[in-house]
Amino acid sequence: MAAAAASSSMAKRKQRKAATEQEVENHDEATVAAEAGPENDGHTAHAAEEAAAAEEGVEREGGGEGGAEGEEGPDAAARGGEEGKEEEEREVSFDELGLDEQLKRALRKKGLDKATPIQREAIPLILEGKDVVAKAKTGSGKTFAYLLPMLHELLKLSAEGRIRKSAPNVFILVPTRELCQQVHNEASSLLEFCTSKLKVVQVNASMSDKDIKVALSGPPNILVTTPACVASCISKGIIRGSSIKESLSMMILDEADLLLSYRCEDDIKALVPHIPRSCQSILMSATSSADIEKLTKLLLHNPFILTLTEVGHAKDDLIPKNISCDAKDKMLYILVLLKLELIQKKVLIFVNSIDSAFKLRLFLEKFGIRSSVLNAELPQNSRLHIIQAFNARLFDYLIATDDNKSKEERQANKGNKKDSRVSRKQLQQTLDAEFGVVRGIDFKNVFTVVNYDMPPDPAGYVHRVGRTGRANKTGASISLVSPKENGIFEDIENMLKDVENRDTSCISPFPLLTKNAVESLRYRAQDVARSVTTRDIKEARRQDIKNEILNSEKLKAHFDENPRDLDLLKHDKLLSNKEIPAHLRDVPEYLIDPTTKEASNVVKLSRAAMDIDKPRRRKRMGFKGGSGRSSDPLKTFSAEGKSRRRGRKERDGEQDRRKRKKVES
Ligand SMILES: Nc1ncnc2c1ncn2[C@@H]1O[C@H](COP(=O)(O)OP(=O)(O)OP(=O)(O)O)[C@@H](O)[C@H]1O
Repeated sequence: MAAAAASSSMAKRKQRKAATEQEVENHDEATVAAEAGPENDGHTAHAAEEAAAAEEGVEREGGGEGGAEGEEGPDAAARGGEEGKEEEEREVSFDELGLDEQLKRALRKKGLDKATPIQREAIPLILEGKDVVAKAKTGSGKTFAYLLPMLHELLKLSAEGRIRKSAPNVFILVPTRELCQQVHNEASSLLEFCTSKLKVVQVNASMSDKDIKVALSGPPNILVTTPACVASCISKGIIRGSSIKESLSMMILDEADLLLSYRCEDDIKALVPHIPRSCQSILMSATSSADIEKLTKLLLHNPFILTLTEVGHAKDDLIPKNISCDAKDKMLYILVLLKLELIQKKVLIFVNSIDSAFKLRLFLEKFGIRSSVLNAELPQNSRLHIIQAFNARLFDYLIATDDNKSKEERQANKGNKKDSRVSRKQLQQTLDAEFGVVRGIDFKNVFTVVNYDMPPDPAGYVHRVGRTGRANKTGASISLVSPKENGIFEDIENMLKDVENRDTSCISPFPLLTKNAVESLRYRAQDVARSVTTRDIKEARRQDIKNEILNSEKLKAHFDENPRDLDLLKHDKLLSNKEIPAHLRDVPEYLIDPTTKEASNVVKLSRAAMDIDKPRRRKRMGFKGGSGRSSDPLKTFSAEGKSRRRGRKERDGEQDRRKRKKVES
């Protein structure tokens, strides 16, 4: 059925859109119509459907011709529960989704055969040609949820010789350059067995116009870029608006919840008049926000809204933890966590400024703990390489300064951007807007995310914590909260309470840290912290950029040719050449209290049990392993039933009904 739906979706969509053109006056009305489901004829059924869906952890809204509206009334919900019981373990394979053989081969090569819930739900809808808004948790596999059906459709058009060639057929818009690269890599890897048939390129604002023109010559079938870059290509005539109108069949906005906060609204608006009405639009997002609504209204027609929420409570290891401490003691606390091995490696530590990152790196280094700093100041090649090296487990601790500006701050900046006399520095800041060091980046095998500084808003928290517990992996997050950060901490708690529908706190105190352990290292930590001067920080920061700039070009050329040589350049090199005194490098046994020793042993044992240090190939790729189903963001959604999932039969019936409705109308 999905295969059948797939067979002609892009063409069908064009006919369907043309047919509904008269009914649908404009985007806004279309969206309102889709969301006004309960007022339509299928009110009762729709309500029952929604109740069942809420139980299941999936919400479906709208979708035009029939959308998700069931026709069987409240019975559907009850039956869904019972039938579903038999099918709890039912998983949908990529075979069942009717995808192109060459794509399935690429998936098999990656060790993937089962779709994640968001993929299971979104792929058939996209193959049917619907506009889709898909909201699902970080790390749930959203990228393949849109790449697979999009590539399937293009391969089909290509086989039929129906590809239009005046401009790219698909735009994938993402907020940052890092994401351009990542999505481009993912798409290329899926095209491994059909490289000659489709071409995917990524362009971003760091490239010269000449390079962009070269990349776009052809033109490619799929363009991965940022809204700013595509708007600039149009205004410079590198891509002609009329060609877009002729060729564009699909537009995808990934990490849509971040796009507007990356000052992309005007750029997206500049693109809108060139998008043909027949273009299918997909919006992917990890969080819900007013921005998503705005984009939906701006770009989508009568969209199908798919919301996958996590079902049930997270396993213990995924319950976020916090440590309350004075701001001045944060270095001490992180030292205790790392040095006494109370948290599982690899660790991603978030701080709110580049100086704090280098201060922390220098501080930890004096205790023999090597780390690397990832920040927006570094050249892009270095940033990409740091992420690759960290993913490949070449070092265990990464200190990241994410883009921690709140939306308000960004918008204030945007005001500056409009000033007629823009200084070089402001221009640089404007360019920096495309640097999103970590948001949406698929870090592999990060076990612990530490919020050394709290993020500016709850959405920032969701994106940070979403860097762990990805792709069948378990994970933990720990926030160090100073009294000054209690406000944002409460906001985050309230957000989590809302998500989990709970009255009580969703973040529990980190259990493995004893007062004794903290006090045992207090004096050493204070001494060392005092010895890290502002001058040292400045020098370390300067040195690091210098090294990375030198490395950057070498990196690009070398790693393009030798992608396996990741450890050639070390990003966690010591910043100082002074030897580490023994009393700081090794914590004397007598200082560690028995409880802490035990806790540390538990962490080590669980590490050994998980076989982390000897990764098998499949594990290293991050596709298998991890703990149980409930801790896995790729599996913890039940799109088809909390008690048990509804039978496939019923869903097939539902799709048939939708198709029938379409035919009837
Ligand atoms: N069907 C699958 N089975 C197992 N792993 C998968 C599957 N699909 C994708 N993955 C892996 O899951 C990881 C997370 O996927 P992806 O980056 O698409 O998540 P996401 O939902 O976009 O997260 P974010 O919102 O943080 O960007 C990736 O490493 C990806 O390779």
